[in-house]
Amino acid sequence: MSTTDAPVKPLLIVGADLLGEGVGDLLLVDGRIAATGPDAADQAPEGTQRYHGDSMVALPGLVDLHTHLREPGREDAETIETGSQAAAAGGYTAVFAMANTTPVTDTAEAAERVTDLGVRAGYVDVHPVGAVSKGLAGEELAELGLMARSRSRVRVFSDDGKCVHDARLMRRALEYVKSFDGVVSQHAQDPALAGSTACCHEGELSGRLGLPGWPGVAEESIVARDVMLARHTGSRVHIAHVSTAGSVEVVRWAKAQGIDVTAEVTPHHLVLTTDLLSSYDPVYKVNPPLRPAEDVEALRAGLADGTIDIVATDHAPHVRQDKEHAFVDAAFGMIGLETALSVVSSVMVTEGRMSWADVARTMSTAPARIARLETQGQGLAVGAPANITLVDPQRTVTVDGAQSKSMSRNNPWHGHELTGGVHLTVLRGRVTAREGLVWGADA
Ligand SMILES: NC(=O)N[C@@H](CC(=O)O)C(=O)O
Ligand SMILES: [Zn+2]
Ligand SMILES: [Zn+2]
Repeated sequence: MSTTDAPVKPLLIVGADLLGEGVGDLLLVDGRIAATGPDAADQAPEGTQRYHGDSMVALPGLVDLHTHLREPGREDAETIETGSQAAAAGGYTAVFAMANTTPVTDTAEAAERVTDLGVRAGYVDVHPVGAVSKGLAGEELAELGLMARSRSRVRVFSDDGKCVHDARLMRRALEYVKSFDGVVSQHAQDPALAGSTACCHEGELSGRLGLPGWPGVAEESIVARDVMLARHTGSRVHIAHVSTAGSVEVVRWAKAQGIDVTAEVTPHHLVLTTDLLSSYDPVYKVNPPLRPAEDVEALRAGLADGTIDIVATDHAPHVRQDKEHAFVDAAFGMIGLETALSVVSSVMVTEGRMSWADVARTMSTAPARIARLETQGQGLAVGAPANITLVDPQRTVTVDGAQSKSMSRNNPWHGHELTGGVHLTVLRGRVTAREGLVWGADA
């Protein structure tokens, strides 16, 4: 038995907002939700630890469908241990680790290694995303079936970092994953339209700054193609990090046709705009690129009306040597596990565009459902695994990048004031993080 499964004391969270059920108590026993509501306290066994939840909101543990943990291969930027510490601090109880590691997660053995390292760290459940193509080369399908049947039970496949641009390969991947109810998560970016040297959004500003850009249509054309392939194959496609108004429109249309498509937006694309590039600060270099304010508004509207199903971080740690270059030469990506909930709270909840129940859906139950994660899709139901994120909606924090649990410092939120923060994270009844302090498997 791993230490993660060791018995934990029963925990009673007293007087929290339980979303649909109003204010009540939440009793966690033997790793499960034993009782909820006003009478839960009456059922608390002797020795139960009490935790005050006054003016807090209880969410089901957050699930991140898009994380880069860099292990194996770039343990100088992040490890499964440090990335999952950052995840726990950010309120996550499960993360999906993208396949663009070295070596690539394109075999059952590679997937199981990621799973095992996640269990050893013990902060969150780490689920490997399987590569679509061998070595992310975009030529031959990876061992999709073997990964699906492995101990890791892989259901999400992605060449993220690269687009599966060959339509025939994408079609075959969609057909294949259908047999085990898997999903292909597409990094939608036509390489022919994006080019190899572009580093930002193509527009009036990129021209003025003298930076080579690529246009929104490089994303939108692949989104349009892939929803048609999903219709043709009757399979499920997920669009990673949607960044333009045009992509939102295509997804909205496809859903109206009954096509089985889901989409994600990152916290940074909900807030940051391409104007920030006038500083030439490489912290703002990310793929897909930051877009103009009209796109940001369309993404917020799409998330609020359910066209965009989920928020995913695309946490992409990089060492200083890869980031601190001239803008054109710097690596793409920014970190985001610890700030995601606070960003969504600040721009969507505080602004009245989403409720906390919507946050529970877009950051926990919907991503769990897309990944067919049986353990985390049930919300706060009695009998469900005791994965809980307690949020203080009033807390205002100024982000200090130096405090991050991530090994990397490419944090675009440093110095930002955000309202609403994670207070406590509970994984199967065990506290994994409290106010940014974290506890792993041996705690
Ligand atoms: N988002 C990024 O800018 N970078 C990601 C790759 C990706 O998500 O496409 C990375 O792995 O660094
Ligand atoms: Zn990507
Ligand atoms: Zn990514």
